[in-house]
Amino acid sequence: MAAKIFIDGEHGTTGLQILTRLAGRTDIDLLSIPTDKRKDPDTRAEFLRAADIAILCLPDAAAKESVALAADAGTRFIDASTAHRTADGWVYGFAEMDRGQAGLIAAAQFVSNPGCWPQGPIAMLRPLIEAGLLPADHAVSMSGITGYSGGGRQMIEDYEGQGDSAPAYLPYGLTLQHKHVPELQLNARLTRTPMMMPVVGDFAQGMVTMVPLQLDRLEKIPTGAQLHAAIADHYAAMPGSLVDVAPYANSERSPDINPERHNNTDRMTLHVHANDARAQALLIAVYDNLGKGASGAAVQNLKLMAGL
Ligand SMILES: NC(=O)C1=CN([C@@H]2O[C@H](COP(=O)(O)OP(=O)(O)OC[C@H]3O[C@@H](n4cnc5c(N)ncnc54)[C@H](OP(=O)(O)O)[C@@H]3O)[C@@H](O)[C@H]2O)C=CC1
Ligand SMILES: CC(=O)N[C@@H](CCC(=O)OP(=O)(O)O)C(=O)O
Repeated sequence: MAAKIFIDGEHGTTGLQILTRLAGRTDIDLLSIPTDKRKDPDTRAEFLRAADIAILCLPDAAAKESVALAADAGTRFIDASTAHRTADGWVYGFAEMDRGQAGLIAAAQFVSNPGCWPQGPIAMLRPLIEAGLLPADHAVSMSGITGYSGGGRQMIEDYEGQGDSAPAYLPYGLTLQHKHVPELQLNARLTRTPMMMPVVGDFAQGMVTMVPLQLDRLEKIPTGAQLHAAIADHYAAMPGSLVDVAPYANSERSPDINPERHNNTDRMTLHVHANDARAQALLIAVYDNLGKGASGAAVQNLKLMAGL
């Protein structure tokens, strides 16, 4: 029998993108809530409890409410919000992060989809820490730029309403308390709190995340080629990986490092650049905030959980 899937928040940015990705599939039974009832807890409870798997594309508080409404009915959840990313009993839904992760996702009742910002840095840092090339207590910072759809319907309306007067480049998270820091620290396996310097740009979707590494104080300084090999080996061994690693090349710039490069796909490409003489490296990830950064990862997790 086809798995019953309900997208709570199907009319929002992430929900609509998931619907597009699932269109035409005959191996699932998509339950759809009437638009005027989408915020009615009783109707949501009915749909959530009837579903085998519910995908939550909601603000954090509403996502917590959905879980409370149906967890006891055995409904399995994929939560796209920030609410459960470091919560006990929840599996982090980044399938390529670790060799065993896809299996954990497939067997879980509760899966939390990763945040868009931490995914790139986790994808690059975790294999280096696991390989012993970077100590877990390294002082890590990350920056990057995302399209404004990362802020959901409200931010899309704000940017599109401003027209030409929208800021081209807007740093934010200036209190250094970005909500993605805890999941970044936990899943990259860092023992010190990383710094995040996010920027939103005047383009709709796509993102680049960057992690600069000062390696000169390390006891054993890895070369750029060694960093690249550790990351490339990690993903080469990952079946069904949506993450690929660009060849190691020390070019001054690359047309591939473009936030919009992977738009409307679920892919992520990782780049390693380095200057060995200066003991410095720069890790860069390119992906779509709405693809691998949100809906693509949700669908990847759904396929694992439903055995599609
Ligand atoms: N956009 C992105 O790139 C990413 C988003 N996420 C996360 O995914 C989740 C959804 O984000 P996004 O799609 O961007 O947000 P949107 O604001 O675009 O969509 C949220 C949807 O949830 C609906 N909603 C709000 N409150 C309730 C409620 N109490 N009950 C039922 N429905 C409700 C909204 O309706 P209405 O509009 O009428 O209020 C809207 O349809 C968020 O937690 C977000 O942080 C995660 C990764 C990336
Ligand atoms: C541009 C913008 O505002 N982006 C959002 C992140 C979007 C995302 O990953 O969402 P979660 O809330 O589910 O973690 C932010 O930085 O808060």
